[in-house]
Amino acid sequence: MKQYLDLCHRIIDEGVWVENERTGKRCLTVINADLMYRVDRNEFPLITTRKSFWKGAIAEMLGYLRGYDNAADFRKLGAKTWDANANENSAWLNNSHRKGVDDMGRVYGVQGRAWSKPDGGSIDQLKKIVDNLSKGIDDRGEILSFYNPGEFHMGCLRPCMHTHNFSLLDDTLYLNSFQRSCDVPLGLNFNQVQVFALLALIAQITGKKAGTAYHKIVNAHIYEDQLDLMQNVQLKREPMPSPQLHINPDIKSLHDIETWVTMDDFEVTGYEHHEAIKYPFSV
Ligand SMILES: Nc1nc(=O)c2c([nH]1)NC[C@@H]1CN(c3ccc(C(=O)N[C@@H](CCC(=O)O)C(=O)O)cc3)CN21
Ligand SMILES: O=c1ccn([C@H]2C[C@H](O)[C@@H](COP(=O)(O)O)O2)c(=O)[nH]1
Repeated sequence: MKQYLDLCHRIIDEGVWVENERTGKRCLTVINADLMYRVDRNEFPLITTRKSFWKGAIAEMLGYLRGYDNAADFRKLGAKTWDANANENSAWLNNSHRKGVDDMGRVYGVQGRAWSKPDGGSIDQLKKIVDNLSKGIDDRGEILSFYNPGEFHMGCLRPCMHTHNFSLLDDTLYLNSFQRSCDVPLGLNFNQVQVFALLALIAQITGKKAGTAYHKIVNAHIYEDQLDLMQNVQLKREPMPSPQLHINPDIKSLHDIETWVTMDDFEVTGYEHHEAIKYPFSV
């Protein structure tokens, strides 16, 4: 929690105002933040200075792991986060690649599970990683990348958290996750949970111990219409101890994740928090 609060204070103290063309809003911005999460100690990085809807964050991650490309599938899992980007952004609504209501296009999980090869067919990056790690192999290229500039025009948004790089040292699994752009009041609350849960889940299905997850953010910002709530409400509150995440131990394979896992298979204990804050969301 301290590293999250330090980042919020740093943006307010040192941030530079940047005009954002896509949303038409100004963002108070800093460059580079390095966060880390002790998955081995189960210090679940849930924000305590407001109520965090962590289920939506894990549901979104599950949707990525399944390769979903449709906001309706995300909703069925419990994440409403793609509704606006799939259905309310005028550039995407007018894009000829959009297949209809709720289509997100070739974003995130589509790239992770079905990256198109120029010579035909597709690559399942996640399956290769899980297969290797399960056999104790780390080829120093256990990389799940959603960042495919050749297909940006076929999706509603470029991925923000775009690359997850796994590493094995003996039987301990590590994760480095890279994020190019972060809406700190809204997105980070989700992204911290996702990095933590991704390492915990992949360690579990590959039979490894979870180690540390490292989360690198490049452009960290607060939108102009969020600043007052952050500065005068959320940052005035005292943080509370971190809760713990529990994952159903029956989840043992990628096939399990693809077929029957739901949000009922995740539980958080010891979550004390201040009341919710409704931050404005920019499409
Ligand atoms: N401007 C912007 N910020 C983001 O964080 C963001 C995007 N766009 N577009 C793509 C995804 C969607 N994400 C989202 C979208 C909505 C919430 C949100 O509304 N969260 C609320 C409540 C969520 C709930 O009830 O489940 C919150 O208070 O955290 C969070 C992340 C993260 N990403
Ligand atoms: O996982 C996510 C997804 C998105 N965001 C935020 C970061 C930005 O505020 C917007 C994306 O806008 P770009 O113009 O494409 O950078 O969404 C996030 O924080 N986390």
